[in-house]
Amino acid sequence: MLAVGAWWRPCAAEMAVSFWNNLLQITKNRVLQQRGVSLYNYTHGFEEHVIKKKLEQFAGGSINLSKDGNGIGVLTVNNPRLMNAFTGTMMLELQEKVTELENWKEGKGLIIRGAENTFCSGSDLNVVKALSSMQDGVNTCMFIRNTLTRLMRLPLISVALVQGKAVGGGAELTTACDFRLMTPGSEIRFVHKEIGLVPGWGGATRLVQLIGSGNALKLLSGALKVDPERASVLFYCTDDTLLLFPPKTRLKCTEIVS
Ligand SMILES: CC[C@H](C(=O)O)C(=O)SCCNC(=O)CCNC(=O)[C@H](O)C(C)(C)COP(=O)(O)OP(=O)(O)OC[C@H]1O[C@@H](n2cnc3c(N)ncnc32)[C@H](O)[C@@H]1OP(=O)(O)O
Repeated sequence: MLAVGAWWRPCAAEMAVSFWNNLLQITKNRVLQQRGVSLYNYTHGFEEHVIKKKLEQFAGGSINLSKDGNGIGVLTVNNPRLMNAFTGTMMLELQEKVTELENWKEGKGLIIRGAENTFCSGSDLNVVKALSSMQDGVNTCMFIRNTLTRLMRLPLISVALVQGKAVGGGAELTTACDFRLMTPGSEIRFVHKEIGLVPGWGGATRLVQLIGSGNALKLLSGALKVDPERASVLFYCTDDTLLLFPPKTRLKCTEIVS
């Protein structure tokens, strides 16, 4: 009887984890389907292979993924020379890492952070300039939006750990996570109107879903700086958010920040 019990318990634990993972995936998919979020494909005029070839030409930085034995992944946007701006190859690497996470059966949580105490300053402006034709711009945006939609759909609890600045596409990246956690002195800023762009990474739509159209309009049209205090007023992020995280994710965030 004891032997049967000992055999049964890990099996039940695995079943419970698998049950919760499936439930989370199903719930996320339903919510996303209700919101009408789908991936761009050739029917939208999107030619992924064409834009991938172009993005390959803009090298630099990296996207690093570490996965620990507790099922917590840490995705680091790494290009500190440019305040962690995304080069073309980083956009391609992000897609690869998302594919890896989609296949990570043991995954439970994901922390997204920037290297060297700043979060991310969006697209590398040199890439934006070089790919500024209508077709290239639209294709680049479709490419990164697809990747971020897949990131949102992962059956993992995701947290954007914002240290330093999350600007432009970096601000948009925070909206693709389930939660945002901001350290003192950090800021999120949708600077797009300052440079005459609309948010190209799908961040405006996600922001409306997160904080409502009135608040989203204020942040976007004013390019307002969102510090941790304003973030907590907007329910964009709160101090007690941390309490919602599984203890192992909480521990990992604390380790990174300290
Ligand atoms: C499709 C567009 C996409 C989208 O969201 O849809 C975008 O993301 S467009 C890009 C939007 N981002 C920006 O416009 C941010 C521009 N950068 C800044 O405003 C500042 O650099 C800031 C606030 C991030 C940091 O300011 P700080 O004073 O702390 O640092 P520096 O300005 O001295 O920056 C250091 C170094 O990094 C270069 N840098 C920063 N961000 C970018 C970027 N996005 N692309 C290219 N280069 C960037 C900056 O020019 C400095 O280089 P240096 O050679 O030392 O002068």
